[in-house]
Amino acid sequence: MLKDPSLFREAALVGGDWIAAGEHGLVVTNPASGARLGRVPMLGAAETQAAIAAATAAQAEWARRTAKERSEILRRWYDLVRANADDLAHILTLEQGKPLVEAKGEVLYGASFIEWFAEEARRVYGDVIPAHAPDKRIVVVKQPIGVVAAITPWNFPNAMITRNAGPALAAGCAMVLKPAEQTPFSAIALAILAERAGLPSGLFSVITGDPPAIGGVMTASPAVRKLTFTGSTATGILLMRQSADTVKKLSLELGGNAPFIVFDDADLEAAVEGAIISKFRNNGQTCVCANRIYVQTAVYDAFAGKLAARIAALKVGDGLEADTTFGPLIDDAAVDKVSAHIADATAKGAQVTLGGKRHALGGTFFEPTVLTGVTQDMDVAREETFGPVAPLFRFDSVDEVVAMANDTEFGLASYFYTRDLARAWSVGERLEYGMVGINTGLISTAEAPFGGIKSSGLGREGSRYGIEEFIEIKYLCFGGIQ
Ligand SMILES: NC(=O)C1=CN([C@@H]2O[C@H](COP(=O)(O)OP(=O)(O)OC[C@H]3O[C@@H](n4cnc5c(N)ncnc54)[C@H](OP(=O)(O)O)[C@@H]3O)[C@@H](O)[C@H]2O)C=CC1
Ligand SMILES: O=C(O)CCCC(=O)O
Repeated sequence: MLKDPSLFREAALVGGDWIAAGEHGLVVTNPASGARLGRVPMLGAAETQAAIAAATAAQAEWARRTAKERSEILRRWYDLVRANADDLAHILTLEQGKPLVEAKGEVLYGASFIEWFAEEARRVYGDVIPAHAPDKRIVVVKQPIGVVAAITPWNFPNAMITRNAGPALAAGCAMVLKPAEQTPFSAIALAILAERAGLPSGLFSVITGDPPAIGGVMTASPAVRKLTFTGSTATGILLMRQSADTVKKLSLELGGNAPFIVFDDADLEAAVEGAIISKFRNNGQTCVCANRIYVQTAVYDAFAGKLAARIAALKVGDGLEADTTFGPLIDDAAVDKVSAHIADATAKGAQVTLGGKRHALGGTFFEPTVLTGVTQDMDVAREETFGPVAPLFRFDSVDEVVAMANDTEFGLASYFYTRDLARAWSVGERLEYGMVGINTGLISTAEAPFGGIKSSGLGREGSRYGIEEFIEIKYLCFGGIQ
């Protein structure tokens, strides 16, 4: 039950107008029960064009406001998100499945990006550069890039929106958002609160419906100057290709294949806790989740035993039930991928030491799984599992494990545990990843730059760098100065 039922709305926001779902809308279901939650409208190219036109008009006025005015409205949005965090978490758990406590954590994490960028809005400083001639002066100003299109995934239905809308709106941009079809109600609730906070009409649209039609207009439109996307590498590449003709600025937050390395001098208890957080957050459905766990031979058996024992004590269930740690997977395709990775690994010699199959609860519930004896020739070594499978690889030397960790097309997050300071520095430098967690399994925070290299994407989100993604640099050259 929501304290404020009006936060659950079966409608999309297009250029300041709410469009109701109607009986032909897209049906959204609860992954824990399969129960129908509601409908959202099936929109396409025409509505996307309308939203972009409204955004273009609203953005010009928004950009003229002072940074302090924009900051104050964002601050109100932040306050409203926090004040309604229980309701937002409830909606999030219903449509995504993650446990309520984790959903509330995401809502507060999401709010922290609005807060951070409300603060950063007032610190978008320019520059004065010593000139190349006595009669010249060089000044650099920073201006909002304009209308931004955003496409976000189902695994973090709140925070992946605020992490982009926060800096975009702070910088003076407008945003047209397409949330994932499985989790539109979290996006819609955020839009309702943004309206209540005083965000100008048309500045922020939420369009639900046909992905290729919406994405096609977003990428083809010359009025959209920036596309930010979080999701699979395949869709990211498609959108990048589609954006080429209009030469858009891009932020792409794509797949990962995170290594998690446990050296034999590590604090083993801490490493087990870090592995649980890193591997099983959101039931393994996070792009920074540990995908490959490399354990040095001397501590391999001890680590494997402790990890399996800790996980076995955690509960699988509906996210709305108290004490649930592992909710359902998002859909049958996710269960199929997890099952296929386990089948491939066991066919090539890995052993299942915990879990390994669908959970007795049925539906898309899956047993948290630990695999031992995993090797580099198995699918889990190359592909993101995006599910609750912890594959344990064995290694002997630093050079060997760094080579194995870097042997992937991806470069998002990586983790390692050691007590040796020199090793911490050198391994941290040698890992080819955008983010490295050293003696921690949780690296995400509004203060730090989140993002990857190689096929994991382009750009950084959060931190003082995050707002730069929504800004153009302009250089003013003054001449004729006596
Ligand atoms: N980096 C990350 O955080 C994420 C990674 N993934 C990875 O991707 C796999 C597949 O998940 P999936 O949800 O299918 O990921 P997708 O990349 O297909 O979906 C992400 C977003 O892109 C949208 N989208 C899909 N196709 C198009 C298109 N042609 N034009 C415009 N938008 C489009 C989706 O819309 P719609 O939902 O309406 O189809 C959704 O909003 C996962 O198993 C996981 O490995 C998934 C989610 C997040
Ligand atoms: O999987 C993702 O893309 C979301 C990452 C969540 C985080 O910020 O840690």
